[in-house]
Amino acid sequence: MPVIQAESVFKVFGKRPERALDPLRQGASRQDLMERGLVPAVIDASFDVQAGEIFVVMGLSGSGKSTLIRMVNGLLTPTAGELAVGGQSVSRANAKQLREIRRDQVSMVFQHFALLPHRTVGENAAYGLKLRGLNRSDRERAANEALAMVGLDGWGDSMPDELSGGMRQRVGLARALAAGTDVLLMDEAFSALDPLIRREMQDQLVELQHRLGKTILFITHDLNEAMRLGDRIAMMRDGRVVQVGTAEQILNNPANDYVAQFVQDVDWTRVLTAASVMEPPVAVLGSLQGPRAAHRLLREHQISTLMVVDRERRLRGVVLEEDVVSALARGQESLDGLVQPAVTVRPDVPVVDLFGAAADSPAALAVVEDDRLIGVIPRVTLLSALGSVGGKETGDNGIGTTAGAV
Ligand SMILES: Nc1ncnc2c1ncn2[C@@H]1O[C@H](COP(=O)(O)OP(=O)(O)OP(=O)(O)O)[C@@H](O)[C@H]1O
Repeated sequence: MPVIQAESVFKVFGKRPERALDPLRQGASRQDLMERGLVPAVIDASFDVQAGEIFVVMGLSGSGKSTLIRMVNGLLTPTAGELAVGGQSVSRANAKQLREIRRDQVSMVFQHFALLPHRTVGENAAYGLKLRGLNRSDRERAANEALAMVGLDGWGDSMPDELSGGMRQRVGLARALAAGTDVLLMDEAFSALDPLIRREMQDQLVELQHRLGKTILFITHDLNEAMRLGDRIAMMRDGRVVQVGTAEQILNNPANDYVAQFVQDVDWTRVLTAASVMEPPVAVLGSLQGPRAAHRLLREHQISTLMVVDRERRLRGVVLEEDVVSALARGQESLDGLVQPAVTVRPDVPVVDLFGAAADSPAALAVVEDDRLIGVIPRVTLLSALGSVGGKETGDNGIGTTAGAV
């Protein structure tokens, strides 16, 4: 069951907002209704957020993102439609039920941290836990654990103004984590941070999400942030959700010209990772096989390079077609001396960082996770993925070279 469910949700501001529903359902635009003094902030939004997913709502200023998230936590009531969190209706909840939902199910992280300036970092992280009926020592323990999770171990007694912007936002995040809810709502949570810190926080959020399995609804106007964080992204325009999909789906199949235009400036090579361009390693050769088996595989799959693995599917290297052919001509029975080092990459390396590796690799890159070969990136695929980038770049990139000897 989805953790957050929105079904045909509308929010219209103005007098007698229901007036707007029929025209909007028949395709009227926000502009049409504004001429009648109504502001349709969210129009017919439907989506599901699954447990453990980072779901990003992305749109320009005024597209309706904040209104949407405020309906999810019950700060605003939809004009029409159904919103549910954890299977419980938010749109039809009474005040008491809403308080319970906010206490037990959803926590919110705001753009401007919302820290209490005269309370310590620890007290800020523990804020809200009193309402849950936790005693002092349990509150302190929960706050300290949450501070440790966000890398602020030992900062509990400091005051907010002793912290940098990035650290303050970590306190905001710690507060939401200390609350222990399964759902985090994050409204432009990193938008006030400078780019380096912002990138760091994005990485940390992804890491925390993997570790804790929270369900996160994240709002941003920054497409690159959306692409980096979102397992799936909902693109909003003028109140409507115009597309929901993974970063790749949105880049590859934009739903309309608006989305296409929006994504045209995205640097694909930073968004796509080795895992997203790799192919299954169809042709792998056990290191105990000989040149004849190698030749058969090469022909069968019409390829020029073979990956060589041992019994545990640990990559030993690559064998090139030309070397196999000359070994056969010499009557050589084993692969001795034919296996060359293969360039290996981790699945999460952005395609842009594969540049340097591609230059050194004979025909394909091997994608390796925990020592196991999980995919292959043929050089041609890589070169076409890299086509849009002008220069050569490398970095701290998780690229390594295996030993060549079998
Ligand atoms: N309380 C309100 N009364 C009237 N109109 C409102 C109200 N709140 C939002 N709006 C309007 O609804 C539309 C959507 O606003 P919303 O704040 O949800 O967009 P947003 O995508 O979050 O933009 P931003 O990033 O600038 O906050 C805008 O046209 C806004 O002016």
